Amino acid sequence: MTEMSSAPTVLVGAGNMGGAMLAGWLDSDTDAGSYIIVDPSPSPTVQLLIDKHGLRHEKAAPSDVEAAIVVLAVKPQMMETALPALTGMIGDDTLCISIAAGTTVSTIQSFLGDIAVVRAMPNTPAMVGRGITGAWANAAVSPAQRDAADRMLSVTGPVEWVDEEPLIDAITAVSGSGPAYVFYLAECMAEAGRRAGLDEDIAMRLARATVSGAGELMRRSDDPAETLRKNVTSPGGTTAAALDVLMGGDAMQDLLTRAVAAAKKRAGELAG
Ligand SMILES: NC(=O)C1=CN([C@@H]2O[C@H](COP(=O)(O)OP(=O)(O)OC[C@H]3O[C@@H](n4cnc5c(N)ncnc54)[C@H](O)[C@@H]3O)[C@@H](O)[C@H]2O)C=CC1
Ligand SMILES: O=C(O)[C@@H]1CCC=N1
Repeated sequence: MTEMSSAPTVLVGAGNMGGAMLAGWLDSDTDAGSYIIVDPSPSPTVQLLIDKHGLRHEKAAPSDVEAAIVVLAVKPQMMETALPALTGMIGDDTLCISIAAGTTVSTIQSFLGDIAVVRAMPNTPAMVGRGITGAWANAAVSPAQRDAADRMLSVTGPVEWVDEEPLIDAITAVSGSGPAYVFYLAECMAEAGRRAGLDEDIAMRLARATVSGAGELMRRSDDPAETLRKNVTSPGGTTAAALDVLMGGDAMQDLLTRAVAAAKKRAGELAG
């Protein structure tokens, strides 16, 4: 019979997001021995972390540990394969933190029992320590477990807690998927610049620097986004002319409202 290890944190799924979170934990916590990585094919970045820190890595869930915390970072479509294999690691005091879009507590509990679950939704700026995470805890989560989850999720940026599970789908649609909207904005700005006569490379450098610079200005400023926008907009000037197009008939607001609604609807569909 194998001896039980002391309660570790087990990361199930070490791809883009799992890897970003793992990097943050290792930066903020010197006890690398408390992490176990479960992934048949971790990302190259995670493999480097495994090698550098001497982390325990398993291709499938180990049977010799009862986890203090299991972080689920596999794709929602993989949940029904991944969850049944985890039951051996789950004890009465195990906390499950799931970052999967859509997957509900009810689905997780259907495989793992009446377990304490935090559903969290980070985003890819977590890779550079600039993420934001939405989180919701079910009634089984103790205050100490919620604090532990908050500490773990905070390593990649602030955490916004909500008190209803369905709001995680709205958070997914705004900030989880949101970086893609911003990157697409940069792509569209660059293409518009090209159509306005600029060399393609210059247009992309201008768009990229404008999006990241505006983001950094907003991050450092206490002013609301609206004030920062008005600061750019001279009466009767060029920005006003452009904003007439974007804001006229609520054009851009309507587009984003529909995009966010589509993402939220898809999160509901991923719930199964
Ligand atoms: N990519 C994003 O922007 C965000 C993703 N999420 C959520 O994070 C989760 C992971 O997404 P990504 O990191 O982008 O995906 P990914 O594809 O980069 O990583 C998933 C990892 O899971 C591993 N895996 C597959 N089956 C497994 C199993 N049975 N047991 C253990 N590991 C297994 C894969 O080998 C892979 O390394 C998804 O549920 C997604 O909804 C949440 C917030 C943002
Ligand atoms: O596209 C997705 O489903 C995941 C969840 C949020 C960002 N990416």
